[in-house]
Amino acid sequence: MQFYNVKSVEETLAIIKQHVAPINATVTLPLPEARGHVLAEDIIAPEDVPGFDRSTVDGYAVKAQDTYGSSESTPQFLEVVGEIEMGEEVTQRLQGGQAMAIPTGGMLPPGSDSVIMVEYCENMDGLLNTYRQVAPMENVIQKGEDIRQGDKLLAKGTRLRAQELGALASLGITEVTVYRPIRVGYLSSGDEIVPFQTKRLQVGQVRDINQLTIAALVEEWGGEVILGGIVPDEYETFKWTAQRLFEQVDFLVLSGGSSVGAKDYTTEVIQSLGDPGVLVHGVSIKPGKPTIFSMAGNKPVLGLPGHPASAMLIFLLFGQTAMGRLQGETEHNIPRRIEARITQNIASSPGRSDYIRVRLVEREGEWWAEPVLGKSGLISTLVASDGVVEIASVKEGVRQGEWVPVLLLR
Ligand SMILES: Nc1nc2c(c(=O)[nH]1)N[C@H]1C(S)=C(S)[C@@H](COP(=O)(O)OP(=O)(O)OC[C@H]3O[C@@H](n4cnc5c(N)ncnc54)[C@H](O)[C@@H]3O)O[C@H]1N2
Ligand code: MOO
Repeated sequence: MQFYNVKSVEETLAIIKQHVAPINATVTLPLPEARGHVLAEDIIAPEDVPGFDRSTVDGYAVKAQDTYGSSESTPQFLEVVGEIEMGEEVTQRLQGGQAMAIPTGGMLPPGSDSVIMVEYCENMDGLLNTYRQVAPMENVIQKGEDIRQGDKLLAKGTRLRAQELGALASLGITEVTVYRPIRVGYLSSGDEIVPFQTKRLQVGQVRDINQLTIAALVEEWGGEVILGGIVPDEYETFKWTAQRLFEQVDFLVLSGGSSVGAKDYTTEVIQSLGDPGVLVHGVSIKPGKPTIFSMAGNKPVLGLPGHPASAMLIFLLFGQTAMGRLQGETEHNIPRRIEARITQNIASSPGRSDYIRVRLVEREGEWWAEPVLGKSGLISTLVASDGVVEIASVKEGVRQGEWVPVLLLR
């Protein structure tokens, strides 16, 4: 078999986005368990946050206009008529010429519109000398300034990070409806591959690395992994195992046997899972050329190249995109990348996207990307890397000192 019709990275991403749709099944989770999941509903704020005008400093609640003209040499004088306690409603209305002591976070009394910091005034036996003027709303967070009742706080399709959970907590929302976690099946293939727990290897055997790297990425992105074990290069067993696993999952990932060797059955196995079948076999990317992407019914199937660094990079690029689509996440193209300068010339073929593993080093306040050279079969190259530099398919390489985008591998 040959790689017919090798696709570009962009074409492959477009095919994945076009064919993979959200699973649509939802679950309602208690807020503390919702991190990393994707909202299946819009969140409309049921109330204002904060629910009352709040001081941001320790000081005195005043009417701003009573402080106008205040300075060190010509203070204004206000009557201190009380002290506000934290967490308590204040009903006493502030009249002109009055001030009330207020702690940071305390509720402003009705009638006041600003707070003067303790540093800029002096309480002399109930007479407050103000040495600076304040503007209306100075040192105040207004009711609803953070989140306004009725506003759409979060849209369906948002992945919940720590800050979203915090915002939901501020509204008293205790549970949310999210897409149910997607199930990703993973299966390694190859006669030489043995469980990573194998203590002593026979000559020629290789411990299963990809199972660990891919499963870790799936879990990091909020998916559940279902492991199918390791299958030998034997068509019937491979097919039967893949089919059994396929039935239980939303997304099937296979590693190894994606190339063109005599025993590389992966394409046939994937094709046997259903129509429309293989949509991409071969991507113009280095490493990772023998990548396969297929749809069997509404389920995506990704065939990863066996070489561990290729498998991981390809899963980062294409697996994450497929997972995000299944999870119903709204696409927002904010890649985790920084700009750095490359430490050496790197040649690349136009028409192919190259991913160069790099270590980041800081030199005189600038980030430099130092290539970690090595074959794609070497997992240690990724261990030594902080990120990958993408040399887009239109470029013929990069020159030493050139600024390049580095996708960070966290
Ligand atoms: N004639 C050609 N040969 C190859 C080509 C090509 O275009 N023409 N492409 C090469 C590239 S690039 C890659 S990548 C590999 C991919 O091959 P396969 O996907 O068929 O992978 P395998 O042959 O099964 O394995 C490759 C290599 O990786 C090791 N491996 C596999 N699975 C695991 C695992 N789970 N954990 C650790 N290591 C694994 C395996 O032992 C092999 O050493 O094909 C090139 N050949
Ligand atoms: O391009 Mo393959 O994916 O390295 O070794």
